[in-house]
Amino acid sequence: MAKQYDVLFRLLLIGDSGVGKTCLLCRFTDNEFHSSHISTIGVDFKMKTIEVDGIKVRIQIWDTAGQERYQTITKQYYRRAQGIFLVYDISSERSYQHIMKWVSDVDEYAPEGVQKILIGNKADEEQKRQVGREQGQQVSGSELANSILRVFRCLPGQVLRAGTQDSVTIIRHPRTSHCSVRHWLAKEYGMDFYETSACTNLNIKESFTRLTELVLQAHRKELDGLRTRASNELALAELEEDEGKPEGPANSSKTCWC
Ligand SMILES: Nc1nc2c(ncn2[C@@H]2O[C@H](COP(=O)(O)OP(=O)(O)OP(=O)(O)O)[C@@H](O)[C@H]2O)c(=O)[nH]1
Repeated sequence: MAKQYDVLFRLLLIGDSGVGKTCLLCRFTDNEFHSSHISTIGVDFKMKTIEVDGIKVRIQIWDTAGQERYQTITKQYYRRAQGIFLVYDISSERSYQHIMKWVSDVDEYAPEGVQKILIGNKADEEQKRQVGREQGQQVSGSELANSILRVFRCLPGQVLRAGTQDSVTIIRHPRTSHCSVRHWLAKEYGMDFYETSACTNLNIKESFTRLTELVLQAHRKELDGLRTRASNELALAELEEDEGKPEGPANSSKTCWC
């Protein structure tokens, strides 16, 4: 039987508890919004197929619990992701500041080359806004440095290492306005940024499509390989859909070509 999609990707939603990860997912997959907050326990997932550049992409989206107590479990799902949404709530300065911690976890547990998008959710809550739109834009680039410095209470001249790979080394120079840090981080962590609302359906399709595009671009080579084979009348789809069969990290050996 012909496959209903060409490729399969795994995307992951991470961020503090209550920022709206589950609602973003429900809005995207089922066009639903739930006003109650029922905390996710561990991880959950939903599937949806979208078409990008003529390619039918089946995306498996993992919704992780934001609560600290599930972090050991949720971090095990990072390594199988090709794309990650880092979500904060625009009405919660705290959730925004914690983005740095989430970035650090991605750096530590996700595969190299994983695509990331920063999401400022609950954009409909204008009256409760604590995080300016520009802050979101900046955190996705150069301002991330300042967030790191705030979160880790870095002192001028101090060297800070974050992440096990020692890949984040911040040296704050009192007189250079930590320029080198800014540039380094902008390059390292430059992310696309969207303000969204699961409540009003703002930028939901756009952000999910964008992350899918980024993953496709990152795997262009493999994709071209699949296309060539398709033109030879071989099946383009290679993957077995594992819908309804959420796999743990221990038995996650199949499904994705990338
Ligand atoms: N106003 C508004 N409320 C939202 C929005 N998205 C989510 N919420 C509300 O925020 C609360 C938490 O949403 P969830 O999606 O359960 O949050 P979560 O990030 O999945 O939380 P955990 O599972 O605990 O990690 C719920 O009461 C939602 O109705 C939004 O875009 N606007």
